[in-house]
Amino acid sequence: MEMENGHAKYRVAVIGSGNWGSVASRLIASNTAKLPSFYDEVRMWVFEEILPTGRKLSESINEQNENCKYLPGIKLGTNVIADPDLESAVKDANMLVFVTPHQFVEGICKKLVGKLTPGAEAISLIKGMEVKMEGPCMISKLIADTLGINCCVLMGANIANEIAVEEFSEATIGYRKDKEVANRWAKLFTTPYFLVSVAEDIEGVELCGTLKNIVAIAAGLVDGLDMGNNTKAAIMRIGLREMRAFSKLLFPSVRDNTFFESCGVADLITTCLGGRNRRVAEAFARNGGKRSFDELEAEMLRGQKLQGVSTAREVYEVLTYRGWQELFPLLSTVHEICIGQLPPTSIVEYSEHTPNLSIIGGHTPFY
Ligand SMILES: NC(=O)C1=CN([C@@H]2O[C@H](COP(=O)(O)OP(=O)(O)OC[C@H]3O[C@@H](n4cnc5c(N)ncnc54)[C@H](O)[C@@H]3O)[C@@H](O)[C@H]2O)C=CC1
Ligand SMILES: O=C(CO)COP(=O)(O)O
Repeated sequence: MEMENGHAKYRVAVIGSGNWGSVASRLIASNTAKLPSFYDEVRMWVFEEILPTGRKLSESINEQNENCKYLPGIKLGTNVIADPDLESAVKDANMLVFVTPHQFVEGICKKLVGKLTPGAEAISLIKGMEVKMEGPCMISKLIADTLGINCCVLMGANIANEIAVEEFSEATIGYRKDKEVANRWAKLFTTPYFLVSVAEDIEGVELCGTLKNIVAIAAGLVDGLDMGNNTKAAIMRIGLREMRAFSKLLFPSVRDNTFFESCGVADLITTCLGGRNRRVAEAFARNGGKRSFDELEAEMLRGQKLQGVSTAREVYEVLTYRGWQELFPLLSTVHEICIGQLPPTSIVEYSEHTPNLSIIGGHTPFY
């Protein structure tokens, strides 16, 4: 641990520079610039790209202090330094913020093995999961197991472009045992416009952020079919119910209160109203499912990545392997629509046989 005048001093690196990665770097840097327990500089690892102008993205960010591709028009703060070299970006950092699309995390972690400062801590802002032979693996566990470090999570109603312009938002930090570390992360992220709470339920917090993207696709399909607010509200309610049931089946320790935190119902609402998964799913439904999600993602998000489609596939793998499909008709139907096995209109037809989820945890029915 680096010390200064007898006090611990923390150096932050952000691994990811997409839409949320850039906003998170900006927010963190606004705090490290004024909090004495943190070094000012925040190094942000950039997956290098060549811009249409022929310039390297990392060089453009350092010259303009702006990520013209993933967060145009927003200054990041002069203490945000873009670094295309992963090892250099994390050098001497003892607080690592992972914020890339979840499909890239395993490869990144493998490159970081043996490269970290001893005693470094991590937090994952990544909404997604991996499915291994042995079953579902949360991203925070993938990071912790691959790198041999502690990893918390930060999830919440966090549409990045709204946080970039400092509109009031909230977030939930999920941790396992070490509340002191969770509170240090909360100190790093808390600003007058970004209110962070902590919850000793890392699995519940992380699964909320992961699963809500599937429900957001369902909400987008409803929008694309012009089905109205009541239908969308019903889909969100059923989706929240399945999120809670799936989480508790996977991790019985998951707490009901977690679903009332920002990571739960608030993130579900914001994503079903204003998220990218919703927007692309709406377009998918308006095209009658004839244009693929990959095609629409490339055209509409211009390099940004959906997480809901791959998460729907990963969850479907778990449901199939464990024989739970009948318990989760919404989560299952979204995947089957995404791969073209069912038409978008199926998103409301499945509900004729609402499952009895009361068998899962607790004594009151889930409906
Ligand atoms: N954008 C948002 O509003 C929010 C996003 N999140 C979550 O944060 C995570 C990161 O999302 P964003 O920062 O928005 O990213 P993004 O959706 O903007 O994705 C683009 C990023 O992916 C990187 N990338 C592309 N190919 C890559 C590769 N082969 N290897 C490594 N990186 C590659 C790009 O360089 C770029 O940094 C996701 O899990 C997302 O669900 C969470 C809250 C809000
Ligand atoms: O996670 C998010 C809001 O909290 C962003 O959701 P989208 O990826 O659907 O834009």
